[in-house]
Amino acid sequence: MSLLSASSRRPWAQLNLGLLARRIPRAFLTTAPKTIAGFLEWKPTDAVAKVQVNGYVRSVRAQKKTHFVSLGDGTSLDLLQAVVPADKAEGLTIGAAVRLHGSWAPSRGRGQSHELQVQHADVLGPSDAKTFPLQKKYQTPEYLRTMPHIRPRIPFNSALLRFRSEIITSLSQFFNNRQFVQTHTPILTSADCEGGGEVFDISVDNQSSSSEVNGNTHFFRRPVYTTVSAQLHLEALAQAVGNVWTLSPTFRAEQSDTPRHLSEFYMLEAEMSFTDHLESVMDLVEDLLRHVGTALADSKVVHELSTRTAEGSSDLVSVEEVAARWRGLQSKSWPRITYTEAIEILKNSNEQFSQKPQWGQDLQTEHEKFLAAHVGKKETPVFVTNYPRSIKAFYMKSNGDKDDESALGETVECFDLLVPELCEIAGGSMREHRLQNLLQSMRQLGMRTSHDDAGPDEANAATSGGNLDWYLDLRQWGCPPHGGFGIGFDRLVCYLSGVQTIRDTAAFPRWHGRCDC
Ligand SMILES: NC(=O)C[C@H](N)C(=O)O
Repeated sequence: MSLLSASSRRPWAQLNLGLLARRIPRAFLTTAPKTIAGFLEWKPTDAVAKVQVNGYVRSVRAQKKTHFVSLGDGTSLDLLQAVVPADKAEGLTIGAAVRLHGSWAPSRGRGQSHELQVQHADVLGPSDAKTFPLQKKYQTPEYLRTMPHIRPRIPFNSALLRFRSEIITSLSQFFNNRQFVQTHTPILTSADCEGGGEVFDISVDNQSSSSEVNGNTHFFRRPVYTTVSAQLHLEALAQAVGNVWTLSPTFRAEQSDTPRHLSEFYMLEAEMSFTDHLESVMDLVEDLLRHVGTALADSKVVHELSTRTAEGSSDLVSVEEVAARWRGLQSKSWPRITYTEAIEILKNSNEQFSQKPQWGQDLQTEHEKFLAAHVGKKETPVFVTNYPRSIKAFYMKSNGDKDDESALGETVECFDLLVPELCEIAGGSMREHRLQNLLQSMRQLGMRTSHDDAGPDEANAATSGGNLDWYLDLRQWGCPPHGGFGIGFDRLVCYLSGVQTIRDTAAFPRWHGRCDC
């Protein structure tokens, strides 16, 4: 005999069967579409009974006998029209999560070929219409940015989320086809990859959770930051398994208040082992973006995004401009000019720049915009290569005197990829794989390591690169020539969708002074 009582063996026996009965779904046609996008494409000539549709009420037009309910579920920009008898419409308020049962039938009204003639409505998640923040009226993008947890429900923003997901699928395919290994790199790091001091220091001075070492109460016993780039760790992984890539969050404590900067953003980064030339890294970027452009050109969500211009919850560039960008991505080859040539082009132009272009100084946004418009003719992206060493990161390989490997040249083997409006969308370089050259480059930038007599600069860790000893180790034991790149993923989504600010392509944007939820 079982030691369990009848009711504990059958816990459901204790349930209130009345409640259970109400949850039993009505018989419905299981072959009907599962999403609203599916319904909108389904155009039977006669009414089909016993269908059910899940979705959220986006708007209600109540007439005496009938309520017209627009239903969305994020799978389509267009909404489904549900025609509900007034006595069955209780709880169908804007924002509510509902399951509607009825017939899918050719519509007598204008504006849609078919509609749902509702026989029964289940309100699964009620919504208070008076306080629901997304009322059916124009709301400014800035107002919508104050509620990032609700904003994705706007059909345009849902489309952006789907678009982002499709881009990730297509670039995964690309890397898979080329046998790149997808990897995960850490978010917490003891190094500052770009050496720019724009790290968020998250060392926790918490007496109860840290251990004291030499009077130091950091949780990790050393300064730790959120990563600014996965590159250094990718280099380590590339030395293990060959070509690698990752798409991961990166963080920059920049105070830039622009449509192109966020404090937290996704970066798509790749690193190639046994690669001798910068050209191969640029080829990879070009092939990758061309693949995305070609693979997605006919996708439904691209069509949806390109047919909406001013209707979105964000400021958008014109449809023609977005179309030109897509054509440009698929075009044969993109211009490649050196930084020195770029400075000459800028100097010889008649443009009145607020900051004069000068060799040795970084290109300003106005310069990059000019180059994207005139060299790329607003159609193709433009590579600018070989920047001065003094304005680039410590890890970039020097264009040194080829006969004397230890002499560092004035420029580095690097590139920025510029596109109209958004300017730099990607950056990459050959990495300095020769230990002595790397140390020399770091010293010239004022960075100290354990290879120096004075040892690492603990006091100024955040501005001198943090702990890079492990990175130098990589140069001691079998470091082949290698190179890689990073693409600002949120900027790429902007470029391809025509959305003008990455505050709208990132679902939960964080920037200086703003981290709303
Ligand atoms: N992986 C890369 O080359 C990106 C580079 N570290 C950057 O942050 O710009």
